[in-house]
Amino acid sequence: MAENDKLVIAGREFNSRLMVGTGKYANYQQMVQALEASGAEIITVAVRRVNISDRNKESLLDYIDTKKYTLLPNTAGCYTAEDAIRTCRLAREAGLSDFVKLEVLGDEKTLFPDNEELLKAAAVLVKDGFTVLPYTSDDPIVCKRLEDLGCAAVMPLGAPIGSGLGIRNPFNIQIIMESVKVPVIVDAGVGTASDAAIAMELGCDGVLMNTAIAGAQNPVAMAEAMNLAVRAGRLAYLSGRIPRKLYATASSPLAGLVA
Ligand SMILES: CC(=O)[C@@H](O)[C@H](O)COP(=O)(O)O
Repeated sequence: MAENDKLVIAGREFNSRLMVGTGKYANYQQMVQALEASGAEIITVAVRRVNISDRNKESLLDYIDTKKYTLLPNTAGCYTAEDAIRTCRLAREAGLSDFVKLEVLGDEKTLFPDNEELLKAAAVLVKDGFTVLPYTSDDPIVCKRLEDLGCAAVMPLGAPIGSGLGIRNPFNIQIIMESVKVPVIVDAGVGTASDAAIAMELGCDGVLMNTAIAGAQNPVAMAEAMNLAVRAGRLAYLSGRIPRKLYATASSPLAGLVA
């Protein structure tokens, strides 16, 4: 069942439904091992962390096997549409990718998305030929608008970036999945493996995370746990869970009972 189950984004097929970030690791070696253990195929990198003006200097990209992973440059740290658009164009000119994770943040305390600026940036970038994966709030209306603009997926937050609170509003995520046809990828707020499994059991197409892995006491082991959780959650979703009931049903059949 799981073998033929691919994640498809803008016509590109992926076996893994887990996407991981590259920030907050103790060192590059630890990051490389965690990426490997996660089984992820899509790796997101903050454009501002890549030395795009001088590729002769040490860069995060020196440590990532770009033949093995699909790079998803992100616009972390951008607070206006203009800034995010410029960042994506710079990334593309530097040969990074035109597959982008669009982040336009509203404030430094919550790091919640500024959806007005996000919609503006998405419209321009889609017209510019980018494949846009926007990080957004868990708002079905905004997700639908992003889809209508031509975004290749929507990435509603589970909880604030780095909070580890898990999926705070599973009902909104469910409505988003009913509202759009593009893949729904929960991005941000995952704290531990069960959060990732819940996202997948809800029927999400994928999960993107960074802090839960990089900030764990053993990031490489946590990356493996996330790999298993995303696969287990997906398999459980495809298998069809039993309905919840208030009262008991005996597990042992009564037929053939010794009188
Ligand atoms: C790496 C990245 O793109 C983050 O901005 C992302 O939203 C992940 O959030 P967490 O660190 O909460 O997993």
